[in-house]
Order: sequence, then C-alpha cells, then structure tokens
Amino acid sequence: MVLSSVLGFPRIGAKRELKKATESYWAGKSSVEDLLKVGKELRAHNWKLQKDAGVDLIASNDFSYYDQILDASLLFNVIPERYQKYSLPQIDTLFAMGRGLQRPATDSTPAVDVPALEMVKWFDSNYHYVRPTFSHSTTFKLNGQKPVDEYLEAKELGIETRPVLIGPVSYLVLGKADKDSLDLEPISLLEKLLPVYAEVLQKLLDAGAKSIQIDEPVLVLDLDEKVKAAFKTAYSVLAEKVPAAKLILATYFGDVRPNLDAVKGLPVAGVHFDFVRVPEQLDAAVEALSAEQILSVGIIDGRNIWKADLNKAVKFVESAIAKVGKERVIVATSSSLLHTPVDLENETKLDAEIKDWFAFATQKLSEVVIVTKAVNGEDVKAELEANAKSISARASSSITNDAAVQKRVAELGEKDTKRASAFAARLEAQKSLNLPLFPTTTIGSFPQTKEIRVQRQKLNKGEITAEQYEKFIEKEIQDAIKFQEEVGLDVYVHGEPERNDMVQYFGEQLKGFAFTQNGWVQSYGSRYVRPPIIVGDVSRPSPMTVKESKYAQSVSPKPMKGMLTGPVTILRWSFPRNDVSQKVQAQQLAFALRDEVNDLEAAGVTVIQVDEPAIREGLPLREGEERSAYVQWAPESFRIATSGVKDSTQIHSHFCYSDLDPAHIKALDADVVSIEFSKKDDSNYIQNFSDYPNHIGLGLFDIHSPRVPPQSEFEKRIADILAVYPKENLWINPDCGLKTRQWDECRKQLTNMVNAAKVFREKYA
Ligand SMILES: Nc1nc2c(c(=O)[nH]1)N[C@@H](CNc1ccc(C(=O)N[C@@H](CCC(=O)N[C@@H](CCC(=O)N[C@@H](CCC(=O)O)C(=O)O)C(=O)O)C(=O)O)cc1)CN2
Ligand code: MET
Ligand SMILES: [Zn+2]
Repeated sequence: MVLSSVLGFPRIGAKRELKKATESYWAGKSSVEDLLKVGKELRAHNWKLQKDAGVDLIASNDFSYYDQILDASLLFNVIPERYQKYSLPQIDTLFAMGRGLQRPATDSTPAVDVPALEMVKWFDSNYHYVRPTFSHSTTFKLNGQKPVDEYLEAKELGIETRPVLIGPVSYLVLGKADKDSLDLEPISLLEKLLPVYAEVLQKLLDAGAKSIQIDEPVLVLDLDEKVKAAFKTAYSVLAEKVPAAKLILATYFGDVRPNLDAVKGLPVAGVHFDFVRVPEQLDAAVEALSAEQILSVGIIDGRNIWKADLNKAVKFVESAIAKVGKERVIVATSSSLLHTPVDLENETKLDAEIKDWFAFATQKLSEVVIVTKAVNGEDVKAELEANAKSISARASSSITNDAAVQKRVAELGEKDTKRASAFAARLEAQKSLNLPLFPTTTIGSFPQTKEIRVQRQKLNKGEITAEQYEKFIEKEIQDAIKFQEEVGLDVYVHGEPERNDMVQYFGEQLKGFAFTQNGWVQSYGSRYVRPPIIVGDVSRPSPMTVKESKYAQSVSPKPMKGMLTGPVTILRWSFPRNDVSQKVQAQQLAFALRDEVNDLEAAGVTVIQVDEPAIREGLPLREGEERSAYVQWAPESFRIATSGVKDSTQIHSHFCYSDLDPAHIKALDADVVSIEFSKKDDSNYIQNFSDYPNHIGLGLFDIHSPRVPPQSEFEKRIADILAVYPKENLWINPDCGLKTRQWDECRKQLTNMVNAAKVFREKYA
C-alpha cells in the first residue's frame, strides 16, 4: 500500500501563538515554562491535525522556537565561545545566537553583550536560517536530545511520527567559517560530526522510530566534487554505525539530476524528490534508485497556495508506480509546508470565486491523502471531480486576464529600460541635492510600534475612520522627521508607518492581487509575513505612496526619499501565479511601479529608493539557461520601474540577506545602493563591490538586534571600508530598515553612526 507523508508543518500556529509566546518571553512578561507550554500545545495540535487528516508519515522535530538549523547547531553543540561563555539556560543561548543579546549586569549575573550569528536566506525562499558558524576549535557533542524528546512526546499522544533532521552534508555546506578561522572549509569537519549524528540516530531507533527523514536540500545546488564525495562518506559511516536506521533522504526546491551520481548507491532506505518543481526528473530519479529503495514523490506544492490539480497528481504518481511498483512509492508534499499559511478556513473576506482556487497547509494535508487514496484504489471520485471543477474554473476566469496590461508588456522596448543619461551626467545633475561628504541616511522604515499596529487594526475593524487614521499617520511621519533632525541625518525618510509590510502594502493596492487576513508565514524567528497572492494581470489603479511622500516632503526642507518596493521583490515575496511566467509577472509589476516613480517625481520627490532585497533569492539555484535569463529580466524590470525619471532625480536601491553578485547590482544602474554588510565577517567580502561604479553604502549595523555598537566600532568599520572605496562614493547607513527596533534603540544606534560619520567628514574636510 502506498503511504502518504508530509515533510513538515508550519509551527507558528493558526493564530500566531508561537510569535506571541516568544515575544512575551523576550519582553520578560512570561516565564520560560509558559513558552514551553505553548510550544508543546502547538506540536500536539499539529500532529493531531495531520493524523485526523489521514496522513501516514507525520514529521516530528519540524518544530522550532526560532529556526530548525539553529536547533541543529545547539543539538551538535556548535555554539561559538562568545555565547558559551555566559552559560545561559539552553533556550536563552538559542535566542542569543539567533538575535543577539545585550543586557546589563545584575547582582547575580554579569553583563551580556553578544551580536547574533549571521542569518541568511533558505535557498530561494523568504525563510531565513541562522548560519552554523564553525571554527578550528569546533568540536561536536550531543547537547540534549530534542529530536528524541519530540518523537517521544508524539508517541505519548498515540501518534507515530517520522523524525526529521537536517543531513550532515547540508548542515556543513550551509554553514560558514567563523571570523577567527576563515581558512576553514566546513565540509572538512564531516568526519568529526558523523559520530554525533550516529548517536542521535541510535537514540531515535532506541526510542522506536521506524524511519527518519534526513534532509539534504543542498543536492539541488551546484556542488563541487569534494561535497559530492562527502555524501558517500557520510551515509556509509552512518549505515555502518547505525545499520538499522531507515533513512529517507529528502531533497527539495529543485533538480537533483546533476548530482544523482552522488545519490546513487547511498545506503539509505529511500529518496524524496520535488516533482512539483521538476517533474522531468522522474525517469532519472527512478534510474538512480536500487530495486529496494523507496521513491518519495513530492507532488503537493509546499511553496505555493494553489490548489493542486489532483487528477494530474494522481496520474503522475501512477506513472511512478508503473516504474517502481506500489511497495516502493510514498506520496508526499514537495517540501515542508513551513512556507505556506496554516489554514484557508480562517479567511473570511476572500472572494468566494478566488478562495476556491487555494489550498493552505491544512488543505494540503487532505490533498496528499486524496492522491494516496486514489492510487490505492479507494473511492475518491467525488473529491477528484470537485477538484477538476475548481481547476477549470480558475483557468477560464475573467479575473486573470487584462488586455491593456498584456498589450503594454508586449510593446516593451529599449526606451523603457534606460535612463536618459549615463551616471556621470546624472551625478552632475544631482549636485542640486547639496549633500555633504559621507551622506547619512536610513533604509526606510522606523519602528512599527504597538500603537501603529493597533491604529491600523482599528481602521480595519471600522473603529476609526480613514481620516482619523490618516491624521495619525501624519503625526507619525512628523515624529519620524523630528527624530531624524535630532539625530542629525542628511537624507530623510518618512518612516513607512502606513505600511503593514513592504510587499503586502503594495499588493493590497494593486489590481490583480488577493490578500489574506491570517495567511501568516514565518520569515525568521518571531517575524512573519502575509504574502499577497498574484491572481491575475497586475496594474495600478491609482497612486500608492504619493500622498505620504508629499506630506513628508512638506514637513522638512531636507531631501526626503520616496520609498517603493521593486518589481522582483514584490513578485518574490508574493505567492506568484503558476499560469504565467515570473518574467511577465515582474514586467507587469515594473510598469505599475514606473507610473508610481514618475508620479513621485512629478510631486517634487527628488530622491526615490526602490528596494530589491529579494533580487538575489530569485536567482535560479543552478547555473544554466534559466539563470542566464533571470540575470537579464530581473535587472531589466528594475530599470523599467526606475528609468522614466530626469537625470536630477536620484534613484536608490537596497539589498539585504544575501551574498550578492556585484554584476547583478551593476545591471540595475541605480545611482546609490545600500547593502546589508555588518554581519559579513569575511574580510574579502568588503572587496566585492569595490568596483561598483556608482555610489554605495555598506550597512554599518545589524538592525535585527537591539544591540548598540559603540561609536568606536562604527569608526573602525568606516575606516575599513575607506581602505577599499573612494570616499566620494560612500554613504553611511544601517544594514536595512528599522521597523523591528524600538525608538530608543535606534536613537542610540543612529546617533553613534552619525557621530562616526562626522569624524570622517571633518577629517577629510
Ligand atoms: N514580506 C517581507 N519579507 C521580508 C521582509 C519584509 O519586510 N517583508 N524583510 C526581510 C526580513 N523579514 C521580515 C519579515 C517580517 C517582518 C515583520 O516585522 N513582520 C511583522 C508583521 C508585519 C505586519 O504585517 N503587520 C501588520 C499586522 C500587525 C499585527 O500583528 N497586528 C495585531 C494587532 C495589533 C497589536 O496588538 O499589535 C494583530 O493582528 O493581532 C500591521 O502592521 O498592520 C511581525 O511579524 O510582527 C520583518 C522582517 C526579508 N523578508
Ligand atoms: C527588507 S528590505 C526593507 C526595506 C524597507 N525600505 C525598510 O526599510 O523596511
Ligand atoms: Zn533590507
């Protein structure tokens, strides 16, 4: 009989219970016991939900209080000395590594001041993991036994689960060398790490685990020979030490074909493939497996919210069965469901026609089960017929097509993608801005306080009028400007108080989008997003940001940056359509934004920032045609959005969370770029943008952390940067927006930053 399986379920809770519990614990408002209780309830709830839906193989250890990769670092005791030395309780060490910790001494405890580890994008998703950080002195040992505890916890509830672990090769490859050990290659630590993996596997076996999901997602990346060879070493050692462990090696988000030689012959019980992304890899996958190995068929999309075409999915699984036989097939989600919202049932305001097109995590459980039943010959005729109806209704809906939008994209020409003059001429024209040497600025958002969110909630509930809300926002903008005057910044921002989120806010104003009330997805730690959903051709019915920018400009004579999110980032952080290419969706967004940029300019806004923090995560995971096409169309869509302005209008852009390729940044032709930088320990990284021809600001402090770097630390960083970059090109700014900070925190951070800039301004005056 074919079994159904789910690779992981969202842990945040349908009502964001985990966020509330964690933030309350951080604020000192509740105890660690309170937090652990919420975690336990969420796990129980999610396991039961899956069991009731009829899922056979349910994941455990997919839960985390912050990030599952960080959990693995704690489990293997990969805790750099700077955190170890405080001997904090385990959960506080976890949070200190995830978000940094700074607190004054008390009678019984010393002062703590430690920055967070680096946080980076999880493959091509908007989830971020905390990067394992290794040094020459790293030794591995088992620290606690979270996977075993959670397996037993489920068992006690009468639920048999399949524990999930990040695999040893991926764990190392996704990590990096610490700043004191830059010559260390993480993969060289494999042999030291394996005994600890074997120990965990043995403990899981002893606890009764029948099989274990071991994730090796790096198998969808371009790998060098050394890493490829590491798979053989790793899994041979594990098979030798724990021969009874039945491992299902899971890959997802891409094509494993180029690395199948590394998978072939591994002593594992089975392999999982993402056939939603790459259905074409079926034959090669089958061919790579031995006659005993299980094929886990990832066929229900873990990355998007569209209802699956179940009839098609059934056919696909049947074709797999025809090749390997029923006994060797498992039906599965393509990846963990972590990347999808929890439950569509909680959406009460969605248009009924559109709602019928979606499946969130909870609905996907049923999808997996229906496909499984179908291939097992159970009667699911009614379900399959209902599904076919939804699928064809969407395909023929009038909501998806807008002829005017399609025509504009079809007529796209070179004139739409180029500024009038080259950078040198624009720089000359922009002298009218009268900026000092080392201009200081921020990236856009200021603290999104409780008060702002409460006012917005009141507006949404109809408890205050649109006018009252607008007055409130104006007051917030005034306060943000006053704050910037006090701190002494040069180029101001309005602070983005009117935005719930930099992508959702635009989605809500654009035609062609649907948005949710409760469709939260974890982005990192306790921070979640509600990605808007692109359901049809996109256009801009009316200006989206002009009112606020114009108001801000009227309050102060200083240059005020208009603030937009770029086409690629809106696309990447939304749930995209699956019936039109990403390129076309980006171009439609680009034209909508072009109109907005031009309207801002017409309203007297002379500096306009168009953020593209997701441009790197959109890069196809492997080299090849798709990637070559992306590096053309992605920057081009940014240029469509920004090239309609005069030379004297200064275009900024901003990037964060990724190892950027400077060539891609150059292709945007922005006048000024700001780049997240403060957590890049690798001193070579500083060189990367040194030939950026236009102006640049390398982020000087980590905005995710409440930590306030002293002025001397800022001066040191600026001096390091000045050793590589011409002083005329340099801007002074934080890593990213400050929306997650408190006002008193960013006042201290920015004051030290501005004072450091002044030191250098005087030095070179
Ligand atoms: N989409 C997106 N992706 C991104 C980023 C980003 O900014 N946006 N930044 C990078 C890092 N990721 C981030 C993701 C989320 C947040 C973030 O701050 N999220 C907020 C939610 C933002 C939001 O939508 N807020 C709404 C809803 C706020 C809310 O919770 N309201 C309360 C009511 C008010 C209250 O009692 O607080 C409620 O509904 O219960 C609003 O402001 O209107 C959070 O988790 O806290 C920050 C960074 C990369 N990816
Ligand atoms: C994730 S990039 C954020 C850019 C945006 N302008 C902000 O400051 O919040
Ligand atoms: Zn950013």
